[in-house]
Amino acid sequence: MSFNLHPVINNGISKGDPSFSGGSLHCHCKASPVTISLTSNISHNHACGCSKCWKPSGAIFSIVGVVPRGSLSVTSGNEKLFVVDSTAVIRRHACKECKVHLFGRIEQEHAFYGLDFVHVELSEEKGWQEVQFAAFVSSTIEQGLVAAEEADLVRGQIKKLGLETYDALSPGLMDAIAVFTAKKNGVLRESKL
Ligand SMILES: N[C@@H](CCC(=O)N[C@@H](CSCO)C(=O)NCC(=O)O)C(=O)O
Ligand SMILES: [Zn+2]
Ligand SMILES: [Zn+2]
Repeated sequence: MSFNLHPVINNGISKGDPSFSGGSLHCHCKASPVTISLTSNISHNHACGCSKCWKPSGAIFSIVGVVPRGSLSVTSGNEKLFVVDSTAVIRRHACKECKVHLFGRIEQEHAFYGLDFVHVELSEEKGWQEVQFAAFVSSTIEQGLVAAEEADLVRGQIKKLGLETYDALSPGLMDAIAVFTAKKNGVLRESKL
């Protein structure tokens, strides 16, 4: 049994080009698409199983990476964008016609403030950073996309692609969030290493 994880990774991971420096992304509208331009490659590109990140139809994961917000500009169709959930930490801006998410932006104090979340499958260019890991795998159960008994099969399929799986973000990103919280609380411990 194989799951439709996401068309970009179902048949293996193709490496990006570390010297690639950006391109343009567009929504699915045939007429007057919303387009955005990125002046840098993405980082922390990952498969996300959470309920909030945009997934193409039939896929159980989203593929999402980040860019500095200063690298992103809306180049057309700005008037078609709406914020999907304005109470979410990541304010996802989607096209009101095709519902594709163009970018997610954080507007509050947060470890990831300054980074925008984007889906580079919306670009025709090649060279974007490849997928690094899978996050929020168990969230696919919450949405009824995967049976609880199937979750380990999904993890196995992802591991075969050479990716690690997590039920939150990767340890590096979770540590970055924790460091931010510890600093805020004035308790960040200095390393004795
Ligand atoms: N089980 C929940 C988890 C949602 C969640 O926490 N998502 C993460 C990752 S999104 C990109 O990797 C998150 O940081 N969300 C903040 C936000 O969406 O504003 C679910 O599935 O809904
Ligand atoms: Zn659209
Ligand atoms: Zn997500």
